[in-house]
Amino acid sequence: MKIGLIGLGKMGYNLALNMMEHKHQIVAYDLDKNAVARLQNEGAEAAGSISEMVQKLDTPRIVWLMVPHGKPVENLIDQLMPMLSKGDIIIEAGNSHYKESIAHAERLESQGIHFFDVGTSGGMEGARHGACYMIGGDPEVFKTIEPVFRDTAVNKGYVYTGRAGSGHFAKMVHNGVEYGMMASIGEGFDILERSPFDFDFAEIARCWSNGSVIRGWLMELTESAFRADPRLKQIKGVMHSSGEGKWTVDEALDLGVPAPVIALSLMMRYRSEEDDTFNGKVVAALRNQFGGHAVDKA
Ligand SMILES: NC(=O)C1=CN([C@@H]2O[C@H](COP(=O)(O)OP(=O)(O)OC[C@H]3O[C@@H](n4cnc5c(N)ncnc54)[C@H](O)[C@@H]3O)[C@@H](O)[C@H]2O)C=CC1
Ligand SMILES: O=C(CO)[C@H](O)[C@H](O)COP(=O)(O)O
Repeated sequence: MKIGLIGLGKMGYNLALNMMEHKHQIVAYDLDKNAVARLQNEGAEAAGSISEMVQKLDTPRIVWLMVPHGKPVENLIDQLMPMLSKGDIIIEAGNSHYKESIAHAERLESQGIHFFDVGTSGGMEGARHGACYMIGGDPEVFKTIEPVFRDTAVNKGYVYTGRAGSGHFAKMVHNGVEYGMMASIGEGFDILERSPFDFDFAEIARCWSNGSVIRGWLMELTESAFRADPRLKQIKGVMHSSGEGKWTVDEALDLGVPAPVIALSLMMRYRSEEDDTFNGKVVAALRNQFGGHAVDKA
């Protein structure tokens, strides 16, 4: 298949290599000209603008977006709409909010353009060597684009999830689970770190990756991180977030679903971004007020 790929960053670049390795043709566009040139060197056709990219595609044209969610996706769809025709396809494979994807699908469908919201998992390595996809959109049209997912996914790592929005909903929940699992791994190693024993964390993670109940890719990545920096002395424990964890918690609240693990892991990310907290000052001041308990001076 011939695919117009917009967004050649950490994910888009690796997906492009994966797609080309499976004989799909890529017409590449990015705001960053160096990113386009880099992929051109790997065999992609370069486009200097979105309209040039669209002109280079076959009908029905397939455009794959791999850019940050929110305004970049919205602006690109605004730009693409007048350039595309009935029967053309836009695949949004980044982490858009599912409600925005439903709105994009409805707007594009009014012009006969098909929209697929695709949650992509597996990070950069998955993008390069075998990703995992959750795909929402028209079931009949999906069959026409299924080969690119089959070819670039790992084993059976793709699923058609249903109508527009369902792919990004599934990916949102996936990321919520990811928050909880990583928080738990972090807490476990924190307890080991403060224990009276001198554990080799890389070795513990290696052991837990082999046959244990908690084995898995995150544990393998844990080992890899400890091999590179045995006590993680080179990085701070600041855990940024991109939004999907908050969306999962918002959704759980709206649906009345108790999801304390994911919610607390999100709160811990926010807490990690603060050196000191006003909350902590208030509690310390109150303890001091009622019980004369000592406070640490600022
Ligand atoms: N990094 C990861 O592990 C994963 C990221 N994602 C999602 O995939 C999407 C892309 O993520 P990354 O590749 O990590 O981001 P990135 O920041 O590495 O790459 C984004 C690329 O999009 C380009 N870009 C931005 N706006 C553009 C526009 N209007 N026109 C053309 N190019 C534009 C940038 O120049 C950049 O090269 C995001 O939605 C992200 O949440 C999904 C799964 C995993
Ligand atoms: O989708 C992903 C992995 O599955 C992205 O890496 C995402 O950025 C992770 O979320 P956060 O940045 O909030 O940790």
